[in-house]
Amino acid sequence: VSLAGNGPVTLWTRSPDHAAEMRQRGENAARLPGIALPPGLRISEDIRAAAACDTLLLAVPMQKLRALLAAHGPVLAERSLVACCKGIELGSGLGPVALIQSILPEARAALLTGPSFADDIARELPTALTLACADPDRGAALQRQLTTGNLRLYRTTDVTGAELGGALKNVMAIACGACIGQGMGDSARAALLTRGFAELQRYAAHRGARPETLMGLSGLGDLTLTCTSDLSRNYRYGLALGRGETFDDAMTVEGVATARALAEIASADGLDLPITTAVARLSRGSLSVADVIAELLNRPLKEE
Ligand SMILES: NC(=O)C1=CN([C@@H]2O[C@H](COP(=O)(O)OP(=O)(O)OC[C@H]3O[C@@H](n4cnc5c(N)ncnc54)[C@H](OP(=O)(O)O)[C@@H]3O)[C@@H](O)[C@H]2O)C=CC1
Ligand SMILES: O=C(CO)COP(=O)(O)O
Repeated sequence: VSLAGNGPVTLWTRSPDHAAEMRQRGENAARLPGIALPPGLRISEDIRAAAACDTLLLAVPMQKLRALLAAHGPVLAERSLVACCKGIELGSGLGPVALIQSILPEARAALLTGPSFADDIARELPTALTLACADPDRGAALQRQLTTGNLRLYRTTDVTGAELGGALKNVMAIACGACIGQGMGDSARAALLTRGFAELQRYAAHRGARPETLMGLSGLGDLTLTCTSDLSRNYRYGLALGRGETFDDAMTVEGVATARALAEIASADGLDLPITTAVARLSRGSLSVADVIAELLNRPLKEE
């Protein structure tokens, strides 16, 4: 919706019925209700129409990215693919760019991430994002191509840092939601957010990310948004856990699979990721929120 102001954009959906409905209503009622789809946005159920474009933005949940790439590999190979997913794949432990590179090595992969609710961008509210691309020239070209009047992109070549910032902030948002849902208060949330950020930075450094990337939009920026906004699905999922309520399991909550993927990596590599591991156990129901809080408070005292 935002990019259609820069020139023609093709929106692809796998569902012919959904495409027909969006064309007829001029709205994506299922995914983005209340937003008029602009005339510059062409809607197609044929992925070849999208693949004819210079740049493709892949906006599917992280755990669905492999299936998308596998189903459409020949069409997507050798294209410029910008992943919009935030997460770590279960099983492989890969982030979105690393996954694209492992399946389609000929594709030119990049990542668009940072604090942004889809609804805010579509309503043309001011938003700043990180465009991560290992190739600096290609990153600069994508930055120019994907910046709009309300959407300001910063660029980095630190793809690992940008991937991890976007992935781990969802895990911390679940923890913060659970803390508020359990009635622990804003001071406890501030402590969790800060110690969660320390955990995120430690893990990212272990994976070779640059510290300044995590201090930027994809790390601190997205962590702040997601841990404090009721509009976040990850935060709301945490709230439901804390309140002992059920949550719509059709809703995309990226932090659950990411916490489980990272807990597996932490266990295999002997890493200490206490909040992430607690979120993984919480999501499986093998630990209560009260138990998590007691465990975190009773860890050995240490330097900050
Ligand atoms: N929503 C937001 O505000 C933001 C989301 N993100 C990230 O974007 C990613 C996607 O999230 P979001 O759009 O909200 O998720 P949603 O659950 O709202 O939508 C997922 C979309 O992916 C499509 N999809 C799923 N599997 C496939 C597949 N195998 N092939 C083709 N299409 C598929 C779905 O199609 P169908 O309708 O046919 O099921 C649907 O259109 C996540 O990683 C999220 O963290 C990042 C920033 C903001
Ligand atoms: O990534 C997002 C905001 O930057 C969207 O967060 P949720 O997936 O928690 O809704």
